[in-house]
Amino acid sequence: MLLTIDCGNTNTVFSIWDGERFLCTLRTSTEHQRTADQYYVWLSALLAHHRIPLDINAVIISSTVPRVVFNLRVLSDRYFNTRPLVVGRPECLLPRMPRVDEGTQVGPDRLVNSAGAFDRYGGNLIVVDFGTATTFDVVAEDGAYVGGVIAPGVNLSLQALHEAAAALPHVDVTKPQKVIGTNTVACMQSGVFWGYVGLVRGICDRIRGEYDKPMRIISTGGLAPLFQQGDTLYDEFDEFLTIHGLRIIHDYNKAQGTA
Ligand SMILES: Nc1ncnc2c1ncn2[C@@H]1O[C@H](COP(=O)(O)OP(=O)(O)O)[C@@H](O)[C@H]1O
Ligand SMILES: CC(C)(COP(=O)(O)O)[C@@H](O)C(=O)NCCC(=O)O
Ligand SMILES: [K+]
Repeated sequence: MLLTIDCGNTNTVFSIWDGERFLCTLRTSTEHQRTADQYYVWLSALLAHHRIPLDINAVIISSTVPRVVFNLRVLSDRYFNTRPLVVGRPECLLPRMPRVDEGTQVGPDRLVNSAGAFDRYGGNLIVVDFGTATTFDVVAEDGAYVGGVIAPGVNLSLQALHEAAAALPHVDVTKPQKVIGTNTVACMQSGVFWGYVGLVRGICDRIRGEYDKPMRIISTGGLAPLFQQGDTLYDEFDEFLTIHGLRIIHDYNKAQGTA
C-alpha cells in the first residue's frame, strides 16, 4: 500500500492508498520536532483503530516545511523499509515540468495540486487551495504549473488582526448574517468573509483576463466551501485534490522506473 504525506505549514495529512481507493485520511499538526518514532506510534494506533493493516511498501511526501522531511524520511526507512519519493527533489519526476522564472522553488503542494487537478479536470485551470496561505495555481493546457498567486490565508488574516490590535479578540471565520456588523466580532467576520469572497473573485477574474483561453476554477482545502456560500466562486470543490495529485506523481515515477 502507498502512504501519501501532505505536509502543510499548519497540518500534515497522511493517507493510505490500497491500489483502488484511499482507505483513510489522518491529520496531525505540523511540528518539525516530531520524531520518526512518534509518527509511527501515532500512525499505527490510528490504523489499528480503523482496522487497516500496516503493510506500507511505498511512500510519497510533499512538504512546504523543509525541516520536517528529515524525520518523515527516517519514518519511511526505519518502519516501512522504503525510500520515500519527495516532491520537489530532482529524483522525483513530474508529469509536466513547471514553467516559471529560473531559480524559483515552487511550493511542492502547488506542483502536486496541479498534477492532481490536470488528471481529474484537464488543462486550463485555476486551482485555489485554502491553506495557511491561499494559493492560486495556473495549470496550462498541457498540465504544467505556469505560475499563480500567493495570498495570506484566512486564519492568518484573522490572527494578524487579533495580534496587531489590542482591542480585537480572536474569532473564527464564518459567514456573517449581514455585511454591516453591529458588534466587534461581526465587523471582523464581515471584513474577513466578504473581503475573502472579493479577493478570490477578483484574483480569478484578473487571471482569466491575462490568460488567453477559457479556464475552470477548482478549489480545495477545508475552508473552500464556506466562501462558495457568499458567491459562486468555483466550478468544482475537490477535497482530495492534493492526495490524488500525490498518487498521480507516485504512479508516474513508478511507470518511469524512479519509484
Ligand atoms: N473545515 C475547516 N473548517 C475550519 N477551519 C479549517 C478547516 N480546515 C482547515 N481549517 C483551518 O484552515 C487553516 C489551514 O489549514 P490547512 O488546510 O490544514 O493548512 P496547511 O495545508 O497550510 O497546513 C488552519 O488554520 C486550519 O485550522
Ligand atoms: C505558498 C505556500 C506557503 C503555501 O503553503 P501551505 O499554505 O500549503 O502551507 C507554499 O506553497 C510555499 O512555501 N511555496 C513556496 C513559494 C512558491 O510556491 O512560489
Ligand atoms: K495545503
